[in-house]
Amino acid sequence: MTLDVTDLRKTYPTGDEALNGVDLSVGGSETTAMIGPSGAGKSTFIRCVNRLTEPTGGTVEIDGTDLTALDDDGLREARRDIGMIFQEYNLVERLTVMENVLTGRLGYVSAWRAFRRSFPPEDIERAYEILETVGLDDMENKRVDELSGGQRQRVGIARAVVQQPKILLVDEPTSSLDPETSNTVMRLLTEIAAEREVPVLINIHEVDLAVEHADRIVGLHDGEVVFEGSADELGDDTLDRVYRGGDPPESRAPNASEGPADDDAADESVVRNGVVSADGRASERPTSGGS
Ligand SMILES: Nc1ncnc2c1ncn2[C@@H]1O[C@H](COP(=O)(O)OP(=O)(O)OP(=O)(O)O)[C@@H](O)[C@H]1O
Repeated sequence: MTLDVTDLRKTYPTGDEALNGVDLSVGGSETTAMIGPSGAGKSTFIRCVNRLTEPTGGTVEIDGTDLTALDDDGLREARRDIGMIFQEYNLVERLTVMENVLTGRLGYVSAWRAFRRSFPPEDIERAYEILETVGLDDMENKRVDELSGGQRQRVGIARAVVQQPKILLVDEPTSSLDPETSNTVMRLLTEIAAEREVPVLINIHEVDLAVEHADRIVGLHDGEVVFEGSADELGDDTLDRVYRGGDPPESRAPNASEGPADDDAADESVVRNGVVSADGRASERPTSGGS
């Protein structure tokens, strides 16, 4: 499938212009990481794609259907094709792993089945399969409030995958996780993309994780795409542009790199070795294949 976003705009009622005309296409079995400083508009973008937040302009097409033009019923149907994985997992704490995963099928069962949480056997079989894929087999009867952060995120991934979506949208999947678990979760997402031929779009703070795992990187700054390319093309100049704003490197004055082009953005962030993490955590840029 293909997601084509054209000239996407969002101005919140407060007047905050979060997206200023974003164009982006994702498709195939590609993993795309969206990076950018805090407030760049990454979460707004992902939420506008499935209209959890209503865009104020532009179009969001999935295989040619414009989601922004759909009524409530049409949108409900279209959302079955969009798997969403959240930063805070959004799980039901008192329910088991299996019950949480099966909520991914709610859009497919009748209202009375949904009410009784009664799912057809093929859904349950699929849920077991996916729990194995994410490494949570034998944990189906555990309550999710007994799980670690990494295990919870894997439940969130399983819930999105059991939905059999055509695209996965992932909002900051690693922000509450330690580095090793973050790597595991990112690897799992890229494997799911490749094996199930589902494009995955991930918002991520940590540049090094994006570089290591994503096929393509999109840099957002102040609601605009300022970089799009492979990890290899993401040099220090480009990272400056994404995290500090300012002109593209080729049009800069020779001494322009000495100071931040955007004081507000620079104040928010810690800069070390040209790499800034949006939440103020500096990170070393990995060397080839580094972790
Ligand atoms: N509900 C809201 N009401 C008003 N303004 C908002 C709302 N949500 C976000 N914004 C503003 O929109 C801009 C983009 O925010 P958004 O959360 O999309 O950025 P982000 O790149 O995801 O940031 P972070 O990495 O910190 O999550 C910011 O200026 C923010 O203050």
